[in-house]
Parts: sequence; C-alpha cells; structure tokens
Amino acid sequence: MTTDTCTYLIVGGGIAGVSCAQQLSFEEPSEDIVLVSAGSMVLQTTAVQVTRLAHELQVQEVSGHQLTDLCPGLRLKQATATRLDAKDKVLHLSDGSSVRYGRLCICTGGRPRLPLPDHPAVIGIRDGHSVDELVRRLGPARRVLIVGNGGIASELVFTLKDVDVTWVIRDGSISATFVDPGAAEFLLPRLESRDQQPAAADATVAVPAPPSKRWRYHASDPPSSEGGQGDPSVPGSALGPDWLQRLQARGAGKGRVTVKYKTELRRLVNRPNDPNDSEQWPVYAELTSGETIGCDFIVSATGVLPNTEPFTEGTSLRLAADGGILVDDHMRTHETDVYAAGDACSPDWELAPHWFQMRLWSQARQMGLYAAKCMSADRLGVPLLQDFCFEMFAHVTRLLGHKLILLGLFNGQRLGTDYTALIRMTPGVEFIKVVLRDGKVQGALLLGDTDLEETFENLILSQMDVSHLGDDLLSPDVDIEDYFD
Ligand SMILES: Cc1cc2nc3c(=O)[nH]c(=O)nc-3n(C[C@H](O)[C@H](O)[C@H](O)COP(=O)(O)OP(=O)(O)OC[C@H]3O[C@@H](n4cnc5c(N)ncnc54)[C@H](O)[C@@H]3O)c2cc1C
Ligand SMILES: NC(=O)C1=CN([C@@H]2O[C@H](COP(=O)(O)OP(=O)(O)OC[C@H]3O[C@@H](n4cnc5c(N)ncnc54)[C@H](OP(=O)(O)O)[C@@H]3O)[C@@H](O)[C@H]2O)C=CC1
Repeated sequence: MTTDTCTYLIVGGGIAGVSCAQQLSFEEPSEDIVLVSAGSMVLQTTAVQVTRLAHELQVQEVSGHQLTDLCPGLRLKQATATRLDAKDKVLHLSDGSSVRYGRLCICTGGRPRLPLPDHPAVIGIRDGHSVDELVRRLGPARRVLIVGNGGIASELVFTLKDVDVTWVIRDGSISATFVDPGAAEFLLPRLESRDQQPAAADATVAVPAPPSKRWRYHASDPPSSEGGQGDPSVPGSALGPDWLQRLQARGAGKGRVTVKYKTELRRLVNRPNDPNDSEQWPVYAELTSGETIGCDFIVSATGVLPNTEPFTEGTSLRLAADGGILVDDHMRTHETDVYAAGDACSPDWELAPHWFQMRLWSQARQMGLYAAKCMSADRLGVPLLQDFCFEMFAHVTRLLGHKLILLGLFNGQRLGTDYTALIRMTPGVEFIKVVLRDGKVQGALLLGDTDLEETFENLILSQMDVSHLGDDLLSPDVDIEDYFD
C-alpha cells in the first residue's frame, strides 16, 4: 500500500483540526499539509469578537473541497487513523495506506463518557449520528430520563417539547457546570415556562423590567434561598450550534419537566417496583433516592472522554487523569514532533491564574490555531510566546434561552472559600455575579444582555483594586467605566 509524505499532518476534521490546518496553510502556504478526517464533512468556524478574549462562534459543516479550495497547500484524506509509528514518523490509516510526516497534530476530539450501565436504552450525544438516533427515538417517546447537569443536559431539557423529561442531577441546583445555585434559581422560571419562550435567536422580548436586587456573600457563607449563589461506527465531529434545531421531532408525551436533585442513577431494572405506576415502559431506572422511574430511553449527558486510542500503543504519549493527551505550553506531547489540540488534549503547563480548560468550541479553535503557530515556529526555529488567549477563561454561549458570558474564575474555581461574590439580579432579565478576592475581580458570570463583559474582562486582566467602589461595582446607577477612564 502507498505511503504519502507531508510536512504537516493533522488528524481530525473538527474545530481544532480544521483551525490548525487553516492556520498552517496561512503560515506556510508552500508546504505540504495533510488533514486526515474520519468523516467526509469538516467543521469550519467564524469567530465574532465579543471582547478581546471572548468570541461567539458560528460553526458550519463544509465539504473537504470547500476547505481545500481556500487553503493553499492543504490536502484532505478521508480515513481513520489506526496506529502511530512515532519512531519512524508514520501514521497508519484504515484504508491500508500511511502518511509519513514531519510534524503531526492530534485533534481527534472526544466521545461521550458513558458511566451508566451499558444498555441499548442508554445513548450519548456527540455527532450527527447520535442526534439522528435521538430524533428517531423521540418520535414515539412519552418520557425521557436525562442524566448529567452540564451543557448538553441543560440544552436538551430546555429544548425538548411534548415529551416528559425526568432530569437526574447529582447537584442541588440545575446547570451546575456553568452556573451557581443563585443563577440556577434565576433560570428555573425559564425552564418551567419553556413552551412560552421565544426561540433562542430572538429571545429579546420587550418586557417591563422588574426592580433589580443586589447582594454580597462570602464563599464560606452557607447559600441562601434568595440566590446567594456517514458511518455510525466512525467518530464524527462534535456538533455545531444548530444541533438543537435538528431536533424537529417532538415526542408523544405532555412536556413536563421533573428535576431530581442530589440523585444519581443506580441501576436499570426490568420490572417496576412502584405499584402506583400502571404504565409499561421499555426501561426502568432505579435512582439513589430509592425511586424507580420508567421511561422510553435515557440520555447520558455525562461529559467527554478524549479519543486517543490509535496513538497511545507503543508511543511515549502521556495521558492526564481525564484521559487527554498531555501537552506543554507549545502544544507538544511527550513524543517528538507530535502535538495535540482541542478536546483530545489536556494542558500540562503552569496555568495562568484566570484560565482553565473546559472542552468547548472556543478552546478547540484557540488550541488548533495556536498549535499550528507552534508547529511552524518549532520547524523554522523561531521563538513564539504563548498565545494571549490562555491568559483568561472566556466563554460565550446561551443557557436556557439566555445569553451567558463566563469570564475568569466565574464560579470561584481554585479559590476555595476565599472569595466574596457580588450579585445583581433583575428577575427574568439579568443575573450578574462578580467574584472578588482582596478587592480584585477574579471572575464574572453574566446572564442576559448585561453589556458588562468588556468592563469585567479588563478588571480581571488588569487586577485593578476596586475595593473603594464597594457594592457600587454592580450598581445599575453607576457607570463603572467612568471610574477607569
Ligand atoms: C451536543 C454538543 C453540543 C455542544 N455545544 C457546545 C456549545 O454550545 N458551545 C461550546 O463551546 N461547545 C459545545 N460543545 C463542545 C464542542 O463541540 C467541542 O468542545 C469541540 O467541538 C471539540 O472540537 P475538537 O475539534 O477538539 O473535536 P471534535 O469536534 O470531536 O472533532 C474530532 C474529529 O476527529 C475525527 N476523528 C476522531 N478519531 C479519529 C481517528 N482515529 N482518525 C481520524 N479522524 C478521527 C472525528 O471524525 C472528528 O472530525 C458541544 C458538544 C456537543 C457534543
Ligand atoms: N453551551 C455550551 O457551551 C455547551 C457546551 N457543551 C460541552 O460539550 C461537552 C459535553 O457536554 P456534557 O456531556 O453536558 O458534559 P459536561 O462536562 O458539561 O457535564 C457533564 C455532567 O455530567 C455529570 N456526571 C458525570 N458523571 C456522572 C455520573 N456518573 N452520574 C451522574 N452525573 C454525572 C457531571 O457532574 P459532576 O460535575 O458532578 O461530575 C456534569 O454535570 C462538554 O465539554 C461541554 O462543556 C455541551 C453543550 C453545550
């Protein structure tokens, strides 16, 4: 079988891989760059700048030709990587061919982590195939059980209509990977009246704003009720933002949502042990609360496992506890001339005080772009400072129909109980939380159209002392920016 040769080889047609390939083509258009992807379509992103570090991403599925037409030097190979011979710098592919590379970047993303019992009724969501499967199952479904409290579960629970949803979460409040219990309280009415909500894209309805409230708490205080706080076997790319619009199929239930707080799924059982439930269900889930719930199927929205298998056997790659390939501050793995980016990797450098990894589009793109710059700089022997985007965590998304911007240590991550939170909330309109330590802003959570993202990004990056402002930092009557002009 044939062996191809190239200067740069990238594996993975998701956001990280495509961003890496595009940047390499931009940096070194005359070099031979090969992108290997298991799928025929690849994911291209356009970033709309919200602040210096926060971008809203538009993600689009395009054909390989559309991509290569725009990128000089880039060739696409549709195949699956099966084995890495790092000593000879050769990657073996599923079609029997191989590619000899100068430098390789692994951008193979992840797959759903499925800690629930292995059962045909349990599905995970990652790519187009899994959404097709979800749509197929939803059609006749009366009740769905969703396990997990992160991005996918929150979006699904808000979106699914005409099907009863039992949402099983081990936290005491909803959407805990993104928001604290206070913000969750703010979001709950949205969940309860989700049928009356406008679509996410036009969620700006002119409603008279109720009066806003502000308060402050220290992290060591107990939380107050007022809101203190192609081939299905081939892994496809993680979905783009329009994945929820693909859930056209509505279920056959009544659309009620029941949240089971501080609960986990213990096991699946064959028969109901609840004499009050006369209905028959395809599957029954026993919860840690002792309750057994019948449902049509179960969505396990329980996180991501990096795809690393074809690369680990017989190589020096090292993996982090979360399964990601460890990379240094130049996105280099422990294997010579092998880099990694996106969901497949885990950072192994001294993190900036306000940055941490979350497996998101924004970070997949930033890592892909930066890995390309590193690969090129290393090959050409030129120095390169770490990209500024790793200075501060920034994420722009929508949660239960609200715009959400997360900056820095927005949930007091790494601070233990050594921080104070200032909160401003106008029910149904906005929820703002600012995390402070020693009078300096460490993070901010902005739900709704607050227009404060630039200000708080600047305050986090500059570490300016704002203690003299006291609670005025969040006063709606004070324009904080005036203080800093
Ligand atoms: C349902 C869902 C909704 C999401 N919503 C959001 C959101 O709203 N905002 C946000 O920021 N993030 C969101 N994410 C997370 C985000 O999609 C991912 O963090 C990001 O897309 C990861 O990009 P990646 O390029 O690293 O990996 P992936 O997109 O997973 O791409 C990996 C690529 O590698 C290929 N591949 C895998 N193994 C091989 C192999 N052996 N050989 C060849 N090719 C291979 C795959 O086919 C794929 O093309 C969501 C994720 C999911 C699943
Ligand atoms: N809008 C956005 O930005 C979106 C982002 N995404 C991203 O896509 C990826 C996949 O999303 P998702 O699957 O929701 O992953 P997340 O990492 O967002 O959330 C995983 C959730 O599953 C819970 N969990 C893990 N194991 C178990 C278990 N055994 N039993 C019960 N609960 C469990 C976690 O709880 P605990 O924290 O206690 O471990 C957590 O609540 C993530 O990287 C996510 O950030 C997805 C959708 C939207």
